[in-house]
Order: sequence, then C-alpha cells, then structure tokens
Amino acid sequence: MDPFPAMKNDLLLRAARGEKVEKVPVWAMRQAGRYLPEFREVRSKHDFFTVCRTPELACEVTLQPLRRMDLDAAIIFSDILVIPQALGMEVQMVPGKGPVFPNPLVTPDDIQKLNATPDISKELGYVFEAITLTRQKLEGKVPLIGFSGAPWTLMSYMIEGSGSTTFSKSRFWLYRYPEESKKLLSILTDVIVKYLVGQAKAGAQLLQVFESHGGFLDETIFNDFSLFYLRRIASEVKQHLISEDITPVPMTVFAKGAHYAVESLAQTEYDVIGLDWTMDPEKARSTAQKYNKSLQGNLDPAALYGSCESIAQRTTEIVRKFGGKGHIANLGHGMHPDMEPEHLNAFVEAVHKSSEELIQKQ
Ligand SMILES: Cc1c2[nH]c(c1CCC(=O)O)Cc1[nH]c(c(CCC(=O)O)c1C)Cc1[nH]c(c(CCC(=O)O)c1C)Cc1[nH]c(c(CCC(=O)O)c1C)C2
Repeated sequence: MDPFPAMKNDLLLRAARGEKVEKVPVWAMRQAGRYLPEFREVRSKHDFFTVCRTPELACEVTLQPLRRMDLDAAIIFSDILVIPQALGMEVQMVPGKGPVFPNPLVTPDDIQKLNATPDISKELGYVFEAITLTRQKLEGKVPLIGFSGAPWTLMSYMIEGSGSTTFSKSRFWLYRYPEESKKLLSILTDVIVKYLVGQAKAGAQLLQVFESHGGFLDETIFNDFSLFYLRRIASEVKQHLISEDITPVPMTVFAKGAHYAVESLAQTEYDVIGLDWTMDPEKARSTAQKYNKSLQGNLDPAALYGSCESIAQRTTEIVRKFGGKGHIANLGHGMHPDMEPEHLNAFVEAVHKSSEELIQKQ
C-alpha cells in the first residue's frame, strides 16, 4: 500500500512515461531559491546547509514556489554537493561566491582520504526525512522530484574546489590520471545509486541526475568518463528497486552542453532527456521518438528577463516544437537570483495555455 496521499496531478509522471496528457507539465530548475523573497527570508536566519539538513526547513522552501505558481512538480530542496560531504569533504557556501571546498582533491593519493563507502542512511538520512515529510505535506498536489549530481560533475567540484570557467584542474585528471579518475567516478557512482534508491524509497516520484558540467568534455572523453557512469546509475537504480519489489520511478538525465550525447543518452534506461536552451527541440524530438523517450526543456533562462508578453510568445513557440506529447517544460538551466517571480509565472501559464490548445487540436 502506498503510504502517501493520493495524487491529484500526475501530469509530470505521465509525460515522463510518454503517456497522453491534457496539458504539458511544467517546473523550473532552481524553482526554490534566492529569486523568492520568502526564500531569502528563511536564508537570512539559517545558513544554506542548515536548511538542507533540517527536514522542516527543506520542506518549507520546497513548497514555497508552489504557493505562488501553478507548477506541476516540486523538487526537494538540497544540493548536489551533499555527496562530497557524505564522503567526508568539507563544503562551505560562501555568499556571493557559491560552494567552496577548503581542502579539494589535489593528487590521486587524496582519494584514499575519502570515506568511500559511507553509511548512506546515516550521512544522508536527513534528505530522506525531508522527502518523506514533503510528500506528506504536498497532499498529492503534485509529484516530488529527487535528484543527485552525476559523477563527473561532482568529481569536478571535488578537484576544482569551487565552480570554474575552464575546469582545467579536473580535466587535467582525466588526461593525466585516467585510471585514478575512473576509480573516483566509480566510488561516486556506487554512492549515487544508493542515494537515489534511498530517495525513491523515501517517496521521491521521479529522479533527476544533473551532469551540469557535461559540456566541458569532448565526445570520446564524455563517453568514457560521463556516459558510462550515467548509464550504470539508471540501470542499477532501477534494478535495485525491482529487486525490492518497488516499481521503478522514472528518471531524467540532464547533461548540460553535451549536444553530441542526446542520441547515446536516449539509448540508456533514462526515461527523460533534459535539454539545455542551446539544443534544438525538433532535432532532439526525432531522436527521442526513435527510442521512446520523453524530453525536458528548454526555454533560455535569460528569456525570463524579457517582458511577460515576450515570455509567452517564446514559450508558445517552444511548446509547439516539442509537440505536446512526451514533453516536460522547463528552463534550459536554473533560475537566477535576480529574476522576477512574476516572470516565471508567465512561463508557467504560457506552457499550460499553449499546450492545452495544441493538444486539443491534435
Ligand atoms: C538555492 C540554491 C541551491 N544551491 C545553491 C543555492 C544558492 C545558495 C544560497 O541560497 O545561498 C548553491 C549552489 N550549489 C551549486 C551552485 C553552482 C556553483 C557554480 O558552479 O558556480 C550554487 C550557487 C552547485 C549545484 N547545485 C545544483 C547543481 C545542479 C544544477 C545546476 O546545474 O544548476 C549544481 C551545479 C543542484 C541544486 N541546488 C539547489 C537545488 C534545489 C532545488 C531547486 O531546483 O529548486 C538544486 C536542484 C539549491
């Protein structure tokens, strides 16, 4: 028996599985965040990782955007960098700078210092508790998304020690220490699989894997150091759930910038391929159809700086290009802190209105 309230809106889950929908579901990456005054209010009292680690606070900020807008999904408030923390690395969130690792990995010997096989429920149980609490509080209003960073993206932060424009230190590892890099990626993959299985068991109804730094790799390097592990994650998460008699939840992969990889990702066990705003929806759609996959995306986040009219116009165009079926509307990357909530709302409304019209005509 499902211990959670019955779903009132399952558009996201139907679209992820390529089923019929009456309108296209929509959510936004970083929909909980600093562009919302009510989020800044919470952050003025609690530091970033305290919000992540306190289920009541994480639940509260997860629900904030849903009180303002007719979004079709919630995404649990957390960060991809909770995994390096679980492996024993310190991560600080520095205002105006973002995440900083005071002691990044410098040479492959540093891999020995990691706690490579952490007790996931002990180290990350707070995320599972936040998910269960949020599923209860959502009362079936919309599905709850869980997520993780992908191995390469996490490895790049662990080596760079922060964001970077070149990722030269972590890319150095791929070419200079390929075997040790693979060892690290495999440690991360094993942890990510357990973490995502735990999220599904706690109540997450769709799991998204963020390969935010995919586009820094060329195709052959991507295949060996990213795709290989992404593929393992989808297949192992689903196998684990099946072996415990749990119906596997749909999974989305978002490999930002990896244009060359849309087809190879469509050949994995992910159900949904996320597109950034520089990718062509029509081209991706013909690829996705071959493999029965759904797509997510891909309005340029910067389009939200335009007027509400221009947002509606651009959104209608994008919805038409994706064709209504097997589409989850989203931005091509996350919200920025200086965006206006009303402009995100214009996007949400335009997705619903234009897709309802499009689907009715079909
Ligand atoms: C709101 C927020 C988050 N993380 C950070 C912030 C801002 C910091 C603050 O409030 O002080 C720091 C925070 N955490 C990170 C960054 C990026 C740093 C950089 O590389 O420049 C920042 C500013 C690292 C991070 N964190 C995340 C990614 C993957 C998505 C992406 O590519 O943007 C990445 C790369 C995932 C993430 N991060 C977050 C979510 C919450 C759920 C939602 O979408 O509403 C999610 C899914 C939340």
